[in-house]
Amino acid sequence: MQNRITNGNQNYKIFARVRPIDYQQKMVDFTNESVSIRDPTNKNAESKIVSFSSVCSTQEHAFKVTEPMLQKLIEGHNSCVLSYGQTGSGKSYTLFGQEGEENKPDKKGIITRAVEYLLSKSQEFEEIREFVITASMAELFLDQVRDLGKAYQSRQQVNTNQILQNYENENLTIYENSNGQIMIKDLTQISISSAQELTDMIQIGFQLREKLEQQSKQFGSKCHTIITLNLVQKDKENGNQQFMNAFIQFVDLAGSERIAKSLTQEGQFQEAILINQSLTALSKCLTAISQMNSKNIPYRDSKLTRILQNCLNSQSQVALIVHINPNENNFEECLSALQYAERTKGVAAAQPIDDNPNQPGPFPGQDKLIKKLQDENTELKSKIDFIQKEHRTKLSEIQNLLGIDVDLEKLFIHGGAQELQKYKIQKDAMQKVETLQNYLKEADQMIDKMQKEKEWMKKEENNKLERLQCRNIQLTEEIKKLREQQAEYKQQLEQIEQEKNDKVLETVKKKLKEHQEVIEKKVNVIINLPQAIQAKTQEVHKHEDIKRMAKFELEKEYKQQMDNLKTEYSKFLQDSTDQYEKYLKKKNEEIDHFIHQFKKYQEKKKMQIRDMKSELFELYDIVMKAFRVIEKIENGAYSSGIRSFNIPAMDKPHIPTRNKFKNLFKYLDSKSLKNTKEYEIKEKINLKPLQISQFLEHNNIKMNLLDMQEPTLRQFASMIRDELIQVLAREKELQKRVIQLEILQSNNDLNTLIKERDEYKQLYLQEVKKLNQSKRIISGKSGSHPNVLIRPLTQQNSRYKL
Ligand SMILES: Nc1ncnc2c1ncn2[C@@H]1O[C@H](COP(=O)(O)OP(=O)(O)OP(=O)(O)O)[C@@H](O)[C@H]1O
Repeated sequence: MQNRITNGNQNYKIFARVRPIDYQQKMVDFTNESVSIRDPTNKNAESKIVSFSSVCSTQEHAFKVTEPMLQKLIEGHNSCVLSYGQTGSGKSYTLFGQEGEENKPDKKGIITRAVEYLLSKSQEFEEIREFVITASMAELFLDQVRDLGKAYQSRQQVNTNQILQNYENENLTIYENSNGQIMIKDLTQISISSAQELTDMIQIGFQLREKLEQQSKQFGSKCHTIITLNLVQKDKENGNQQFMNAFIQFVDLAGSERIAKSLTQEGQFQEAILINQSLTALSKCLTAISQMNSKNIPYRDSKLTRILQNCLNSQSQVALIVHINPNENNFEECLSALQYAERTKGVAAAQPIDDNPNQPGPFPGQDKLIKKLQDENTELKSKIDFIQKEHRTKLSEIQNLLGIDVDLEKLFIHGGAQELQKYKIQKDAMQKVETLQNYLKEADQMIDKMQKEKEWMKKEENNKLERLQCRNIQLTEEIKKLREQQAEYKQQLEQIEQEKNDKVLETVKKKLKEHQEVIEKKVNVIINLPQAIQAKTQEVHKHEDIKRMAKFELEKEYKQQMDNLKTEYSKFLQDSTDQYEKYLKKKNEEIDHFIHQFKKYQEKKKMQIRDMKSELFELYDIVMKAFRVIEKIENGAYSSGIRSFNIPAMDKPHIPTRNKFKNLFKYLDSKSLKNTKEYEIKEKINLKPLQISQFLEHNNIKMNLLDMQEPTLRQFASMIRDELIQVLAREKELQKRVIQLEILQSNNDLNTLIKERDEYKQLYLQEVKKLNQSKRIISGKSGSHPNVLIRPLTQQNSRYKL
């Protein structure tokens, strides 16, 4: 069955929107212009089909259907878009867009798009008109009108608590202005120049609402939100004069669910009733509009219709968008929403056109509806019983609380509220008296305590005062002393200053006098200055002449002197060179002579050493022979085997050993027989061994050993031994001296000579240097002499290189 709706008013249009859900449902179906619904619990149930101006599928579509209203707004007609449906059906989504994505092209709501449209039109008409757009945001909650736009205006304010408090207690007045327009007093108007500004205003308004909702448990969420866009147009061609003013109201209506369903939460009963009332009032107004019955539009039935009065008339553009949430649990709400749409289209006046017009009796489904209504009534009755029961329990609680034995119910019923109030006041007063008495007691205790404290403090203060007085006396004396000292110092200072001033004055006077004298002198000088200058000029000329002459003379003399000096130096140089040459020659000769002498001396010494060595060998030979003689004497070799005497070991000479006479043996070993001289000596020794008699002869010892007595022989042996020791000592000394001489000859003497020669050379070089310097000075000054330098001797034909 389909209800054909007759609607005589073309300005009022009804649209539908079915919210998509994420599962396949069979309850609601829709086309571009109709929505059909069928009871999901009854397989045999028939579908109810309701036709609309359009069934909106997207946000863009929803805006498009309302766009002509904006065109009308520009033409000066008020408009109104009403978003109707149960909670969660998509009312806010259609108007404001998806929360958090309000500016996304596919999620943007009608309001944002409307502002964008108006702003684009503003640009279009820019040359001839000025568009002034303002916006306001109000809400109607429990018949309280509150300003949500204010939150945007005071968004910078820090004290959010204050804002919340003001908002909670707010209830703006609705009044009619002189133009017959219905206004909300003091409602904040925000100037809009971009879509973002409006989005921000709405968001901040909702945030404020959410905060209050969280804070106050009694604060419900069901309210009507009214966004008004006011457009003022000014004629640029006519002195920017305002020529048109119209507005469009977007109303996000509170959820339209049944009262019974609203009672799930405590305290929302009143809220639900008021919403229901306002929605019913709205439907009545809309019905009247659709029937073009302008005279009997019941605006005053609710605050909502009163606020919308300016738009709810036959001339204004009105759009009702009915939202359906096709969740199968929502059958009744969906049906109710569709019926609401039908009602507002003047269903009462329209005749339901049945598919079979001749069918008599009630319309199909009537019985079922009656049954449902009865069920609802039963449900409501039980709810009322429950509420009444709760009410009674509450009364008895109050009775207990007040402590009075009064039948409160009766009191309420029979207008005993005043008496109850009296009891309450009495009880309060009693409690207050009790509290005050307690306070009084506490206050007395406090006073006692304070008095004690006061006395103690008084005592303390007296002590302090005494101490302070003593200190005061001390300080006064100190101050007195200090003042005296100060006076003394002052006097001294004055004296010093006086002296200083006198001195300064004297110095100044003296200086002044000096300066005056100087000035006088200077003045005289200045007066005589021209003559003085003339005299000085003459003098200067004279001096210059003299100077010129002197210079000439001096130059001449200098030249002469220089020439003389040069000749002298050249001569001196030549002499010095000759002298040094001679000197050096002499020294060279001396050196040659010395070397010659030294070589001779060396030869001589070598000969001596050689002789001494051969003598030493011979001595050694003698010693050896003497030793052997002693041995033979002891062995009796000279007395035909008869041993005449035995010489004690300590008296006997010892044979020179290698250990004791290291040098001697070393020398003997090192000399080979190839050395002719030594060979000869060896030969001599070997070939002609010295006999003891020869030895004695050689040493001028004249004696006959054979005739000698033993003591004499002993004495003789001892003598030989001593002699031998002395000879060895002499030999050692001689060796030493030879070594010394060799060192001296080879090092010292020659070194001394070289040193001497170096010193002379050094001296000579210094002299040459000096001479060269003088020559350079002479040649430099005269400027005409060639730069001849005397070369040092080293570079001349010297025999010795430096
Ligand atoms: N046509 C749609 N397309 C996509 N999502 C939608 C549509 N309609 C509603 N919704 C989604 O459903 C959720 C509820 O929508 P919305 O808040 O607009 O409902 P409502 O009727 O305004 O409820 P309330 O009365 O509580 O404000 C939102 O999160 C929204 O994203």
